[in-house]
Amino acid sequence: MQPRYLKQAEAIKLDEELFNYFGVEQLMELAGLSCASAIAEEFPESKNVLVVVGPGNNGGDGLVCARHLKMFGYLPEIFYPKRPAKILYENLTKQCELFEIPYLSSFPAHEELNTKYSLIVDALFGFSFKPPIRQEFCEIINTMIQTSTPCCSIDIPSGWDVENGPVDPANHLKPAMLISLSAPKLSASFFRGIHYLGGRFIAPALATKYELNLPNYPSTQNCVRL
Ligand SMILES: NC(=O)C1=CN([C@@H]2O[C@H](COP(=O)(O)OP(=O)(O)OC[C@H]3O[C@@H](n4cnc5c(N)ncnc54)[C@H](O)[C@@H]3O)[C@@H](O)[C@H]2O)[C@H](O)CC1
Ligand SMILES: [K+]
Repeated sequence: MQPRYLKQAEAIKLDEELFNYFGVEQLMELAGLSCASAIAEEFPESKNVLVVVGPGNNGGDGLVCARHLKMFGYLPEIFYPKRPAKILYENLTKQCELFEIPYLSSFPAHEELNTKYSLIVDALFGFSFKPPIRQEFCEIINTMIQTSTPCCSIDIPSGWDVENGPVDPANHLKPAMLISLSAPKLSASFFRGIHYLGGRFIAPALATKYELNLPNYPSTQNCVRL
């Protein structure tokens, strides 16, 4: 079964509806855990992971993912340049510190990114992103575009328009893997690579209401390859 790809407004509406029933921590924990599980499925040998964390909930998913990757035996490091003063993100940040995950003070240069890391997890921007990318993030995204290290994007390849995909056809992030959460967004139709669905927390009533047409997750797994 192929899931329906959502418009940006539909993804935001589904998210808001979920928050009527669940706390953000609950959903984020399951979302981030499913990302770590999908990465462990596809990149079992890529232990040196750089998790690039943005200022919103996509970044929060990245922090949860980093923590679970560490528990799975990976050696994640985190770059988290813009940290909103919100208890949710402060707690997730402390949890990663407790797990002795290093925080980088500057973004690695091109050469270091190519050689030191075997995988980049892109948790910069998710379904609330509106192009163009603000100046403060341009250099980070450009370095991620240029590196030979494979990238796994959480929910949306960062910098892509949530519905229309790559904004600049000549210069955009081309992740090797995309993990759509809850349901893919329209931009996923422009993605060519390993596509997973994670965030196994959608009640049948919501799946029916939003006509998500979700595939079955295998047995107890929290992610599924599309
Ligand atoms: N329902 C689910 O599946 C869940 C998904 N989750 C994750 O949450 C994100 C969406 O999170 P949200 O906080 O709404 O927004 P973002 O993380 O996408 O980004 C907001 C953040 O980014 C800044 N920003 C926006 N546009 C730009 C720009 N052009 N340049 C620079 N910065 C920009 C904005 O100011 C904010 O600070 C979803 O994708 C999932 O990953 C949840 O974990 C729970 C359930
Ligand atoms: K992302």
